[in-house]
Amino acid sequence: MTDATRPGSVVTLTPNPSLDHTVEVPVLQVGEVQRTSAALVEAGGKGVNVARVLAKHGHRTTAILPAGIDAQRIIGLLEPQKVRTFPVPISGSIRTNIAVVEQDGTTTKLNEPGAALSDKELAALLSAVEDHLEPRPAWLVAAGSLPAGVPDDFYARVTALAVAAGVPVALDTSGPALAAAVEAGATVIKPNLEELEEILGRELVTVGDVIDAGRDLRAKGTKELLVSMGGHGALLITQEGAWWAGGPPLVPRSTVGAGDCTLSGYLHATGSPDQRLATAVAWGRAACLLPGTTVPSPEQTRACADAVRVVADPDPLQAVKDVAS
Ligand SMILES: Nc1ncnc2c1ncn2[C@@H]1O[C@H](COP(=O)(O)OP(=O)(O)OP(=O)(O)O)[C@@H](O)[C@H]1O
Ligand SMILES: O=P(O)(O)OC[C@@]1(O)O[C@H](CO)[C@@H](O)[C@@H]1O
Repeated sequence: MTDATRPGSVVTLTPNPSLDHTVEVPVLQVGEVQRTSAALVEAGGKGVNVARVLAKHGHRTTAILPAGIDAQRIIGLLEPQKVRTFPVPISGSIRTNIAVVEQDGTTTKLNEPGAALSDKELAALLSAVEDHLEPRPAWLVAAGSLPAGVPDDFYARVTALAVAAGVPVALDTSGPALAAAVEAGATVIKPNLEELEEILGRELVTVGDVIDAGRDLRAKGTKELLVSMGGHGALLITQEGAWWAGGPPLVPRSTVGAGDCTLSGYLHATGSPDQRLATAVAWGRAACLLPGTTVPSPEQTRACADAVRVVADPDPLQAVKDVAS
C-alpha cells in the first residue's frame, strides 16, 4: 500500500464507552430464570466500534474515551484490534451493556447510564479532542450517548472545534445531543429512523418525508444525512440527491453495532454517493451476521457487497416500512 492508497486516519470520540456483554437464548422469557450462553465480552460504545471496524479495514484509528481505574479492561480489548486509545482519566468506572439475542435475531439491549463526568473531566475530554485535530485526521467521528455531567451541546461544541480546524465530522447520537448539534456543520449524521423522528418531532412515514428531513437538516448546516432503517436498508440525502440501498432479507445473528458499521462503511468508501451508500449498507449487513458487537473483516464486508441494490431518486410516495428489495 502506498501513501496515496492508504486509508485515512480517523479519530473517534466516545464519551460513554462500554463493555458489551452478549448472551444468547432461544427465546427470551421475560420474568423467568433462563440459562444463557457464556457471555461474549467486547469493547463497545459507538465511536469505539467505528474505530474497531475501520482499523480492521486498514485505517489508522485513535479512540478517545474517558477511562477510570479499570481502563485496562477496555484498552486491553482494543490493543489487539490495532485501535490506538487515548484514555482521558476519570474517577468513575466503565459501564457494562448487556445484549440478549434470541435465535431469530431479536435483540434486547440493556444499557447502563455510564460514568458521570465532572467539569474537570469534561474539559480534559474536550482538550483531548482539540489535541487530535492537528495533524488533521480524515474524519472525526463523535458517537454515542452522553453520560451524566455532559451538557446536551457537547457534540455541537466538538463539531464546531473540528470544523474550525478543517476536519470533517461524522456524528451518530440521538435525542437532545443530536438536536443540539445539527446546526454545528457536521459533514454527515447517521441517525436511525426513530432517532430522526425524535429530533424532528414528527413521524416519517414515506421516503419523501425522510428526503424532506434531509433537506431541512441541510438547510441548517448538516451536509449529508445517512438514515439507517434496520431491515429496510438505508437512505442517503446529500446536495447531489437521494438514494436508497438495501438487500434481500437476512436473519441477523446480532444487530448491535450494525449502525456503527454502516457509518464506517460510508466513511471508508470513496467514489460517488451511491457507491458510498452501497458500501455502508454492505458493512451494516455484514455486522448483522456476526455475534454480539463483533465487527466484520474486509472479506466479510466484501462478501455482502454483491447483494446490495441501490436506487437513485427513490419513490417519495413509498412508505418507509414497505421499502425493501
Ligand atoms: N434485520 C435486518 N435485516 C437486514 N439488514 C439489517 C437488519 N438490521 C440492520 N440491518 C442493516 O444494518 C444497518 C444498520 O441497522 P440499524 O438501522 O438497526 O442501525 P442502528 O439502529 O443505528 O443500530 P446500532 O445503534 O445498534 O448500531 C441497516 O441500514 C441495514 O443495512
Ligand atoms: O448507550 P449508547 O451510547 O447510545 O449506545 C451504546 C451501545 O449500545 O452502542 C453500541 C452499538 O451501536 C454498543 O457497542 C453499545 O453498547
